[in-house]
Order: sequence, then C-alpha cells, then structure tokens
Amino acid sequence: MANPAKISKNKDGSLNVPDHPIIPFIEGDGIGPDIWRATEAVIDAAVEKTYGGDRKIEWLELPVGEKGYAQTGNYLPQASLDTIETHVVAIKGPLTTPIGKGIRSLNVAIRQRLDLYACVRPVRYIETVPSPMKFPEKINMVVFRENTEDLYAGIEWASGSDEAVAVADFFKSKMGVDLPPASGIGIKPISPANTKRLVASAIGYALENGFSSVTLMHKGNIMKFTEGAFAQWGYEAARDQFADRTITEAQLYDRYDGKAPEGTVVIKDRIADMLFQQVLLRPEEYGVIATPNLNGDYISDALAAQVGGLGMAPGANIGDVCAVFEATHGTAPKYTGLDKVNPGSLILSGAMMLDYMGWKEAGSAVRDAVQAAVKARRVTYDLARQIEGAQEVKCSQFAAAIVGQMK
Ligand SMILES: NC(=O)C1=CN([C@@H]2O[C@H](COP(=O)(O)OP(=O)(O)OC[C@H]3O[C@@H](n4cnc5c(N)ncnc54)[C@H](OP(=O)(O)O)[C@@H]3O)[C@@H](O)[C@H]2O)C=CC1
Ligand SMILES: O=C(O)CCC(=O)C(=O)O
Ligand SMILES: [Mg+2]
Repeated sequence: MANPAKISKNKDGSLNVPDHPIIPFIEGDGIGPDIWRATEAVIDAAVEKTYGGDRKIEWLELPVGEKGYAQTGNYLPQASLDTIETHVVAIKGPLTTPIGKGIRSLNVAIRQRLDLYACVRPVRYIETVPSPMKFPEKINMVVFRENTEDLYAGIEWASGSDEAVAVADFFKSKMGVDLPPASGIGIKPISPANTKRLVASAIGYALENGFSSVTLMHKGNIMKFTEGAFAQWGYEAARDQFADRTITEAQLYDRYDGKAPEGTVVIKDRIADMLFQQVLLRPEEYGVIATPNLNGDYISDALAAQVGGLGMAPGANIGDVCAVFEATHGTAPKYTGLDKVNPGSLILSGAMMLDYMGWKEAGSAVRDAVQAAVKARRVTYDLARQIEGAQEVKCSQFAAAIVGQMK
C-alpha cells in the first residue's frame, strides 16, 4: 500500500485520487460520534471488500464544533477549513447551532467559507423502508439547494440593537418604509451569479444522471426581486449555458407536443408552497429541484420523510474547489451517546463521497448493503417503529449488520 496522499483537482475539475487518500472528517456534536463510528466502519469495510486491500482511506480528524472548542478554544478553526480545502474531499457529522442566541451556524459557515455553493440532497426510495406515500417507488428527486446566500447569509440585527435602529432609520428616511417598532431585521440577498452557478450545476447533474426535468422552486409571486429573480436567472442560465440541451415547459407543449427531444432536460418553475403538495401527490413529475437556501432547507427534510425520515437522508455540499459530505439531519441532542439513532444518512452520504471520488463500485457496495440490511428488518428505532415485524437494534449493531451484508 502506497503512503497516504492528498486528493487533488485537475484544471478541468476532475479529481486525482490516490489509492491511499487522506480524507478529513468532522465527527460532529450530539449523535455525531455514534453515527460517525458507524459510518467509518461501513465505508472502510466497503473499500476493503471492493478493492481487496489495494485501496484504503486514511482518516484525518478535524477539531470542529464542541470538540474544536474544547481542544482549541475555537468552534471552527481556520486550520480545519484550510485542511478541507487542501484535501479536496471531506465528510462531517452534524454540528449544533443554538436557537436565537450564541454562535452562528458552523454548518452554514463551512459552506460559505469554502464556497460549497450546491447542497445536493438525493431523495430515493429504499425497498422495505417505511414511507407514508402510497407509491414510494415513484420518488426519485434530488434537491439542489443554493448554499451561500439568501436569509442564511447571516445579515441580521436583533430587536433594539443600534444596528437595527440605524437600519430602520435608513429605511424610514431614505426609502419611505416604516417598520414596526423594535423589529428584528434580516436581509435576503439573492444574486444572479450565485443563482446561475447553482442552476447550471443542477442542469449538468440532471443531464449526466438521466433526469428529465429541473424545477426552479421559488416564492417569486411574493418576493419578486429575490425569489422571482432566482427563477428568471435560472431560465437565463439554462438558455445561455445549455441552449441545445434544455427546453422550457412552454416549448415542450408548443413545439414538441409534450415529448421532450432525446438528451434534453425540461426547465420548469413552481411556486414553493404549491410544490410541497405536488411532491406528495405527483412525485413522478419532479426530478432535480433547484432552489434558494431556505426553501431547500425546508423541502429537503419534508422529502426525507417520504422515503423513511431523516435517518435515511444523505447529502453533499459541493463547490468548485472542494466538497464536504454530510447528512441532511442535525445533532438530535436527546439521543446523544445512546448508540440509538440511524446512521443511514451519514453512511449514504459516505456512499455519495465514494462515487464523487470515482470509487463507484465501493459506493454501490454501501448502498446495496444498506438495502439488504433494511430488508432483513433488524433496524434502528426510527425504522423499527414503522416496519411490521422489525427488530430494533442499536446504531452500532445496524452498522455491523450493513457490513455483514457486504459480499
Ligand atoms: N447539517 C447539520 O449539521 C445540521 C445541524 N442541525 C442542528 O442540529 C440541532 C438539532 O436540530 P433539530 O431541529 O432537532 O433536528 P435533528 O435533525 O437533529 O433531529 C430532529 C429529529 O429528527 C429525527 N432524526 C434526526 N436524525 C436522525 C437519525 N440519524 N436517526 C433517526 N432519527 C433522526 C429524530 O426524530 P424523533 O424525535 O422522532 O426520534 C430527531 O429528534 C440544532 O442545533 C440544529 O441547528 C440541524 C440540521 C442540520
Ligand atoms: O446549521 C444548522 O444548524 C442547521 C442546518 C440545516 O438545517 C441544514 O443544513 O439542513
Ligand atoms: Mg435543515
């Protein structure tokens, strides 16, 4: 086995992945340590079984979150971010964010500071996993959530603060806008450049992965110059960057009689609230969904519920320089240290990471083993409480069962 070495990126964006790559990981807070241990065991086993010792991951822990604070006095040391950037691929457990006070989200900060602009969250049905849907097998969607701006930009001021008072004065004197007294104020920036790169990556993904549509999800009837502009800029990105590979929904019916030409993707847009009901009633009409940050946050948890809940919802944050893989869910604090929760989301995020590295056989090995373990009906509490005849097992036991299913 060669010495451990960093993954690097070529000028064309492709990756150089050595057989013994160093991959930084953040264990995470709350349930993070439990699900990380489980994930590491499953990924290592998949790589070992797939490549028979010719490939191996060298894990490098980064102190971030509560562990970062305990070890360095800093929740998000710059050195950890630099390490992710220079190693190109990383994986993380969830990190806690206090509500209404305290530090800003470290998860959001990682995405913004590393410019990981696309939050990619696939929603696919796994057989036997309990679903509230009548036909869960019809669900195959991938959320592309803009990850760097919108209300998550963190531009906000507390009620009564000097800044909020100054902004309110400015609105009143310069814009003729009278805010209710003592309002807390938040700003929602949505830019053409950040929208277009997100939508372009969503269209590229749809074309590469055989999806027939990209839906721009927005609330542009109400927030015309932010969400409405998102939809408009999304259509512009399709027209300017994928002219011969995209058509609009209007063109689909006007020119093509409802049948899209081979190798094209239909670009459509839907108002956000309405889309929440359509993904329940007619999921087969939606493939890739590109949307601003807040909508993407909401719809990814809602869609996760359709295919078994947050315990089975993987994700990735992808930028031009590096990528950080992470589950959709958070730190589920009430389960801290109980070895109880489902590690499936982080394990499946690990499978996405293996695919991204070009180790697709190992990625498939992970997914197949998860599927087989669920079918065997020895699952964590979240699935066990919904599957008839299932036996509840601990987080670590579920991971061992997944490893046991690897051929
Ligand atoms: N990317 C990140 O790191 C994220 C961090 N967070 C942070 O996490 C903290 C807690 O957030 P909260 O809103 O409670 O959301 P969580 O996603 O942490 O948990 C909410 C509920 O979802 C279910 N759940 C979550 N993960 C799993 C799992 N692995 N297996 C089984 N069930 C699971 C549990 O449901 P039940 O109670 O029914 O068992 C849990 O109580 C906050 O500080 C938040 O800011 C939140 C989201 C993402
Ligand atoms: O950063 C957080 O604490 C929450 C983030 C979140 O909900 C998400 O990324 O989906
Ligand atoms: Mg969320």
